[in-house]
Amino acid sequence: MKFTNKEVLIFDLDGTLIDSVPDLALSINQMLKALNMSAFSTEVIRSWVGNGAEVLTKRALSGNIEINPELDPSFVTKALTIFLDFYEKNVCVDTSVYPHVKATLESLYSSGYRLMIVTNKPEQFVRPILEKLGLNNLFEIVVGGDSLPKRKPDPMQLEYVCDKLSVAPSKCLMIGDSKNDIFAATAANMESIGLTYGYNHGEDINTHGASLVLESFADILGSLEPTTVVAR
Ligand SMILES: O=C(O)COP(=O)(O)O
Ligand SMILES: [Mg+2]
Repeated sequence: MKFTNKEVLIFDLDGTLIDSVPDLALSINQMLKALNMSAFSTEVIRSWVGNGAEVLTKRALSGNIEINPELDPSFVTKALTIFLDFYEKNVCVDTSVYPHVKATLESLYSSGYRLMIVTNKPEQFVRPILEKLGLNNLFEIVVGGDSLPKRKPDPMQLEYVCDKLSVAPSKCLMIGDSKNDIFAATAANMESIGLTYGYNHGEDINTHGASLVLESFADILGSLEPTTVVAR
């Protein structure tokens, strides 16, 4: 299938553009050590990423994707502060850009698409990571998981981008690796692409109602008919 009349491409960050799990896992395990708790493997922590820093912290303290309802809120706050302090130091140590991402984004940008990021990662980390990886200048708006009262799977971040740009959801396309991206897009009346190589809590991205599912980031180029955009 080909998408027509798209002008704005909204990308998820973690698991879509970058593999940030090595640094997230390092920082989570440093936090657990500081709290005298046991570490988890990178693979286990990978399945916990996608709902923002606070949920990730709670999952680590619970030792499970299902959060323990009896976690003490002040302990969570303390742990979250420790995690964010470590992550700030580790933010781009072993984080890498997935294959084909840079060249594909540059090609989409040159074709005239407007590129945005809507992530559940706290906003403070996003621009520094993009800068370090040489992607920062490509993105017009970055919305983080703590930028607004609600985050994906809620559509609020996507609606914010549409409002800010005065563009209808039908002209936008959400591209992500997780059901949170697909559910947010659907709730915002936006079409979506699901990518198979990301995290998605170990679940199959085919089962969440994405308009299209792709295996490689490079395949995005062939899925777009550049009908209304003007090359830069
Ligand atoms: O940090 C997270 O929880 C995941 O962020 P994402 O929305 O970019 O996948
Ligand atoms: Mg993601």
